[in-house]
Amino acid sequence: MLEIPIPVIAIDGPSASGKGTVAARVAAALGWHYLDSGALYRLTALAARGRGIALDDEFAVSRVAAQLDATFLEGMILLEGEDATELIRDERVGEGASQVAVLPAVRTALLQRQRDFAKLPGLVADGRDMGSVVFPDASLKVFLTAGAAERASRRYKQLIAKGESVNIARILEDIEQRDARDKARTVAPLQQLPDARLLDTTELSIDIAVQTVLDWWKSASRNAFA
Ligand SMILES: Nc1ncnc2c1ncn2[C@@H]1O[C@H](COP(=O)(O)OP(=O)(O)O)[C@@H](O)[C@H]1O
Ligand SMILES: Nc1ccn([C@H]2C[C@H](O)[C@@H](COP(=O)(O)OP(=O)(O)O)O2)c(=O)n1
Repeated sequence: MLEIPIPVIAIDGPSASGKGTVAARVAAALGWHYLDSGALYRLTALAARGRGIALDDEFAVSRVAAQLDATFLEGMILLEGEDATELIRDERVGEGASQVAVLPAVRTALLQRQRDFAKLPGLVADGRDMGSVVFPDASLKVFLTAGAAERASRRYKQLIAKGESVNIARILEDIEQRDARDKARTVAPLQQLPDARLLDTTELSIDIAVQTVLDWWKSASRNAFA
């Protein structure tokens, strides 16, 4: 039987660069599915902590990842049937996600689950290794970034809007620490691939960033089917 290829747009980049915002909007504009791969690492960290498992216990955390009872519903994320949408955005959960993400067995346990999101008419996926490991044949790969100070300021505004009391210097420190860990790990490190297009949003609005990805997709698909 002839298999219809499923188009994938892979958007990778560092913390608070705007990947999730841009990826979700691009998916909505195209009418495609959306994968927030970081949410799976966040849910794994949250579930492991909830069971009192140390985040560097590779065997135990990978079992949690393999058995993760997570549901993605129209912008809502459930963990074991409970709404975890807001909880997983906590900065401590992000830090925990970055810790479990260095464990190769955890990454392997989550691999197929991420690939299962690829369904017609297409998928926009954001994370750190979408273009390198999870969807190496993606039709379009984007490395979306912004300067660390701008990213800290975006995260600061996001957390303040949620009513959290936060310190911008601390956020910048956390972002730099997370960047360093995500780039230095041996398995699936954060990197700009040679075949990924660079989108530096430091001085771009969200609308322009979204439009740029849509324009790149238009020309990539035109070339692919020409
Ligand atoms: N180009 C941009 N200009 C200004 N703010 C942005 C831009 N892109 C994203 N943001 C804001 O930055 C914050 C972090 O974006 P988010 O999508 O959560 O980043 P990531 O998924 O990379 O961690 C959000 O509040 C978002 O609205
Ligand atoms: N594909 C992915 C997605 C996230 N991770 C890890 C690394 C990140 O620090 C954490 C959290 O990712 P997430 O994208 O939710 O975090 P940010 O919103 O970018 O701060 O998970 C990963 O290793 N691989």
